[in-house]
Formats: sequence, structure tokens, C-alpha cells
Amino acid sequence: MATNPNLDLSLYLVSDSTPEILGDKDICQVVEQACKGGVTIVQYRDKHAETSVLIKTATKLHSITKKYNVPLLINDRLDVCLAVGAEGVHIGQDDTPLEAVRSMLPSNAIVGVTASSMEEAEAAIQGGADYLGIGTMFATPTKKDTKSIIGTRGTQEILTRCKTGTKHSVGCVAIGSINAANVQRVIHQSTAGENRLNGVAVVSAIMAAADPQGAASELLQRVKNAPEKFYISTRPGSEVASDKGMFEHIPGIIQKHVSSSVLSHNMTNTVVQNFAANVCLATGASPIMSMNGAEAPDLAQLGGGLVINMGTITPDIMNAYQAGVKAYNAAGNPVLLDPVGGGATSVRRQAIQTLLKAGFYDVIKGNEGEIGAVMGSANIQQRGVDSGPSSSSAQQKVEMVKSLAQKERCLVLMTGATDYLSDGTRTAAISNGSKWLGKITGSGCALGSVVVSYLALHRDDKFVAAMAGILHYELAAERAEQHASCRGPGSFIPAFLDELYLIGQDITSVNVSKLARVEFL
Ligand SMILES: Cc1ncc(COP(=O)(O)OP(=O)(O)O)c(N)n1
Ligand SMILES: Cc1nc(C(=O)O)sc1CCOP(=O)(O)O
Repeated sequence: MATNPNLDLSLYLVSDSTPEILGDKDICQVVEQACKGGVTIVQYRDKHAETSVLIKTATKLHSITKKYNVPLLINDRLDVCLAVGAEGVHIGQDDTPLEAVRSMLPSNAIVGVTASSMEEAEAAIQGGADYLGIGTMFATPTKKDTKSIIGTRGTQEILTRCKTGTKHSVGCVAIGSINAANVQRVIHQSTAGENRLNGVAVVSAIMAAADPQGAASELLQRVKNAPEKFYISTRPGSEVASDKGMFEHIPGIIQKHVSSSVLSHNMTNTVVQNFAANVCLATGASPIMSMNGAEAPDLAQLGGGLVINMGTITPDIMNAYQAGVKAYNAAGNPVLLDPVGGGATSVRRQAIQTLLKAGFYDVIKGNEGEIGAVMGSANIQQRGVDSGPSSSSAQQKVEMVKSLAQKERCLVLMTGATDYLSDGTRTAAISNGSKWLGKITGSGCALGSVVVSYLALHRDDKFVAAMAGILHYELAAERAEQHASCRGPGSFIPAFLDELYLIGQDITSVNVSKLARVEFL
């Protein structure tokens, strides 16, 4: 089965004629506006109208979609498709079988099939489907009789069978409660290796919109932006720095950071705000400690990164966190999630799930207990925000960060005496730092503020960016510990702030590759 070269599934509009969704608008006007906004394929779906009405409406819709060179497919009904000469049909698992559909339609007709499992996907691919409508992504009021809610995890599994992007591929769109706020996360988190969604199918996000053209145009822009910016750790075409080779780049990145004033937007806990702001300033970033979700959309435009740190969580601040991640995802700027104390209470465990659904994260950072909580481990019971004694071997920690990075398609940084950093492919253990970092409040939180500004500054490779931030921080801590004045946690803090600043000024004379105690695993 070869991909139909004329099929652009980027933004698939499935129409709806019910008053709950269409309101008192005219379906033809809405579809025309959606075509103007950039939808690339339209399906006429009406579960209630009589055949004569279906044919009449489909004929009108077809004359509109043809003007915009957009294919029109008919939901379920081959007879209507043949009557109006539409470009194809979409069928579900309980509709006319694919083989029969193929035998009755012209050979160039587009046929799409709904798939909710790997078995259904494989059967549809074998049967010659042009594309799969993969769903249900998330529960939706638009279709109440959906069989299974599969989320991005289930979609990822199906995509492993679909070889998208090869000449033997089948097109793939996801469907079910997809809208402008979640479309990039859906695309990003559904990706399975090289296989990714070709686009998304939506009903209410366009049909129910007050401005269908604007809604379509915004969705299309987000679909188009999703791949380059989000679904791989390194930018396409950029040099992939691996293992020790990456240390050559790090002094240059630190030097650039020191004079950048790149924004580090912190929605962080009340305990560490002052310290984290000072750390940001000393490393060359410009901190803003704004917990106000309403200003996140403006701040997200400024090219910096956002830290969401759950340390002093309240119901109100959860709304701000969600507004923050949505705004930064939409702007294409990095977000770091620090699920502080995530394994301590059921409120925090629930908050993690809510935040993971609200958007996607470039980095998830935490101690062992917090990373375990994000992974949903039932055995994690943190005492407060500390990780407690570790029960895992180094190898188990490596497996944890790697598998979470692969699952969430992000960087995972597990902090501790040795830090573990993984992007799912490359994993490193970093043993720099000072014992005093473990004796002051907020050293882990402030590291998050530094890592996110490095990610915002150095866009080519997130892993290298994070490594640069970690080494800036931990080499400075090592130097601070050597100060004659440093006698304990209290005197460590000013020495550390000094060294964060001084090492940055001095970085060209620092032999980073020699000082970095980094093991690639
Ligand atoms: C693009 C796309 N994907 C899935 C569906 C659902 O089709 P089906 O399973 O036949 O359910 P109904 O649409 O008939 O309710 C779709 N229509 N389009
Ligand atoms: C038509 C349809 N098919 C689905 C499936 O899971 O197969 S979900 C769905 C409705 C999607 O509507 P909205 O974008 O408004 O959530």
C-alpha cells in the first residue's frame, strides 16, 4: 500500500449538523470558512438526515470544497458518495466492510477507516485503507458511543504499525476532543519513533467555533509547528552531539547564556523564589517570578522558558500552572515540570496527572521519589519533599529516566548525589556538585530555573542545553565549596552565587571536558 500523494491530512474537518454543535449557523458557510482557514480535507457526517437531504447537502458542500481543492469524503454512506461524486468515504468498524467499499468505489477514491487498536489498524492497512482515523483520543461529548478512549499512549502503539512517512505508509489522523490547546501535545506524545500522525481530525473545535476560519487557521498553524519544534530532542538538520563530543560545545553555550538575559519564568514555590531569582541572575538569565496565569500568554512570547514547580501547591495555583503550560506550548517555548513532593500526598499525585494532561514538557525534573510519582509508581511514599533513602540501583535509575523520557518524549532529569539525564536515547550520569547543595533549601528547584533558561537559549539540542546548565551550576558549586570562607550551608550560599557569576565570566579558561564527571550509559 503506497501513500496517496494527494492526501493532505494535516487538518481534517468532520462536519456536524446538530444544533448542539452547529448552533444556528449554516453548515455550508461554516465549511466554506473552514476551507478558507486552511482545512485540508472535509468529511460530511450527519447521522440523522434522510438520504435525500444527505445528497442535497453533500452536493452543496462538494461545490464548495472543489473551489478550495479540498477533498470531500462522506461518512459511512457509499451511496451518497457515488451520487454526488465525492472523493471518498470514511467507514467505521461496524460499517460496510472495506473490501466491499473498495470494490464499489472508483479505484482512485479515498477510503478512511476508524481504528482503535493495533489489530484494527493492521486489518485496515492490509485491506488497502488510505488513512486511519485513530481514536478515540480523549472522551468527547460530540460522539457518545465511542468504544475505547486510547489517549496518546494507545495512539503511539497503533502508530508503531503504521510506518508513516515511508512509501509503504498509511496516513494517520487522531480524533476525539482535539483542539488548539492540546493539538501539539497530541502530536508530540503520540509519536512512535519515526512514525507520527499526519494530522488531526476535529469536529467541535471548528464546527462550534464562533469564527470557524480563525479556528481552522490557528489549528493548522499549530499542527504545522508541532513537528519541527517538539517531537525530537535535536532539531532536524542540526549536528547531533553525542557522548564526550558535546563538551566541546558547552563552554560556548555557557558564554552565550551569561550575556543573554534570557527569560526564566518561574511559577515556583514560595520557599525558593528569592534564591532561585538570584541564581538566575548570577547565571546571566533574567528571572520573573510570576504565578499569575493571566500574564503567561504575554510572557510566553518573550523567548524564554517556564518552570512549573509544585512545591507549595494550592487549588488556585493549579489553574495558573495549566494556563502557563498551555501558553508556552502554543508559543513553542520550553517548559520544565518540577513535581516537588509528588509522591507525598494524593493531592500532589492527582496534580501531576492533571498537569501531564494540560500540556507537554520539555523537561521533567525531580528527585527519585518525584520521578517515581510521575511514572505512577504505587510504591512511592515521600516524606515531605525529600526523596528519602534510595532503594534503587544506578542501573534502575537509568532505566527509570530512560523509560519516562521515552514515554513522555521529553528530557528527564533525576537529581541526587549523582544526577541522571536522559532524552530516551542518550543517558548520562553526572556526578559533579557539592555536598552543601543537599543542605540548603531550593538547590534542586533553582537548578530547574537554570536548565529551562539554557533550553530557551540553545534550541538545537535540548540534551546538550540541559547538560550545559547542569555543569554551569554544579561546577560553580564545586568551586564555592573550595572557598576559604565556606564553612557550611550558610556560608556556601554567597560563595555559590559568586561562583555562578564568576565561572560564567571565566568560562573560556575552564576545561569543562576535564572537570565534568559525566558517564554516558
Ligand atoms: C477521521 C475520522 N475518524 C474516525 C471517525 C469515526 O468513524 P466511525 O467509527 O464510523 O463513527 P461515526 O463517525 O460513524 O460515528 C470519523 N468519522 N472520522
Ligand atoms: C466523529 C468522531 N469519531 C470519533 C472516534 O473516536 O472514532 S470521536 C468523534 C467526534 C470528535 O469530535 P470532537 O472533535 O468535537 O471531539
